[in-house]
Formats: sequence, structure tokens, C-alpha cells
Amino acid sequence: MADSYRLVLLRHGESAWNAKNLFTGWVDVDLTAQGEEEAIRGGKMLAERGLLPDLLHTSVLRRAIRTAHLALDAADRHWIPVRRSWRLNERHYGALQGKDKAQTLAEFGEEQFMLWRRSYDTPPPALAEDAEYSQFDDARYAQLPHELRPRTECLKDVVERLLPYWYDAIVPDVLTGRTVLVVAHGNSLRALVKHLDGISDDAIAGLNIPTGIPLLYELGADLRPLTAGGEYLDPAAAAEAIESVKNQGRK
Ligand SMILES: O=C(O)[C@@H](CO)OP(=O)(O)O
Repeated sequence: MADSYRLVLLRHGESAWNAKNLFTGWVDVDLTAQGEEEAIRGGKMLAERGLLPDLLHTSVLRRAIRTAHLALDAADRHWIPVRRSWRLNERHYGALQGKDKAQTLAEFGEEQFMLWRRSYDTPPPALAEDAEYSQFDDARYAQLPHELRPRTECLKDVVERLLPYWYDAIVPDVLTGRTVLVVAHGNSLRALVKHLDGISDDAIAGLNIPTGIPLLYELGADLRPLTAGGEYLDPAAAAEAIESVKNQGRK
């Protein structure tokens, strides 16, 4: 058995709706030109640190799939095996999908806005199955039993749907001793980091993940981080970007 294992987490680069400040969730928006640059830069950081991924896991959303491709291409690792799962998708934002964050804050006030954005167990109102920004009948979820298709999710729901994939698909890859890259989303990665670092339901509200900056976790034999919180490959850029994610919605 190896002494330690390597896991790299990467949030997709800036998306079109990140740039417009809209709640996104499961809406399948693309990267902006800046998001593409972030992805390429993320891949270069991996190569410069000698952290060449051997195996890739992504969500089934375009912004994560394209970020992974651009990053791996930049690191000359575009050929590695990949598995994708809806369980790595962004948190489903319910009826907030497509809504402007600043307008939502102005309409509902700071407390409700932050409860919806960052509380562990308060989901936004459910989205009707036939609403404009519903993914209920999207072909990529056709194999998913009706009752598993979310209409809204809080972070607790994300932890519960993500962990089976962590244990059944990602952990076996990590235990091979190869470098595993997971490209996903702000809130699905918050759910994974909560699990890895054992962060409390209250404290997770204060944790934000920046776009496009690889986060390295060295895990011990018990699959717990050797360094709490892992290591951002560009800590200064990460600190700055974390502040801006935290303040989204505020002018
Ligand atoms: O809109 C979303 O899906 C997420 C990530 O962009 O937003 P937030 O950071 O507000 O949870």
C-alpha cells in the first residue's frame, strides 16, 4: 500500500453565467474566453508542478468537460481515461436557476440570499419540471430514475448524491496510486472538500472554491488529507478569487 495518494480538484473556468452573475446550477452553459484561459493556465500549472493526471473524473456539464479537456491538452495529457457522472454536477439551484444574483439579493435580503447560497440544509424553492431552465427531460439524465432527478438541492443533498460516486468510482482510482483529477463545480467540490476535511455543517458556509485553480490533496492511507484544506497551486490567485466568489451578488 502506498504511503500517500494524490488527488487534484479543479473547478471549471469562468462560465458565461458566472460572468453575468446568474444562478446556474444544472443549466449547461459554456465557458467564457476568460474561462478557457483559466483552464489552460490550470493545466500548465499541473505540468509545471509535475502533477500529471493519470485518470480523470468530470460532471456531465459542458463547462467542466471543456475545462478538463483544455487543462489536460495544455499538460499534454488529453489522452487519459475519463469517467463522467451527474453525481459530480453543480448543485441544482431549483427555482433560482437563471435568476440574477444581485436582483435576488435585493429582492429577498442578505439573510435569505445567503441561506440559499451557503447554508448546509436550506434548498431554494423547487423548479417546476417544465420550467424554462429545467433539465428534467434532458437526454443525459434519461437513465436516471425519476425520483433521483432533482428539482432543487441544498449542499446536504449534494453530499448525499456525491459520496456514492466518491466511494465507488473515485476512491478505487485513487487507491491505484495514480494521480486522479476531478473537474467539477463550486458546490459539488465544496461537498467533497467538506467530506475530505471533515468540515462541520456550519463552517462549510464560509468555504468558497475559485474557478480554474488546481487544488492538490495528498491523502494518507485513511484517505484523509495530510494537510488540511489541501494546497492551491497558485495560493495568491486563489485567495483573491475566493473573495470574489464569496461576494457575488454584491455590487
Ligand atoms: O450559480 C451557481 O451554480 C453557483 C456556482 O457558480 O453559484 P454560487 O457560488 O452562488 O453557489
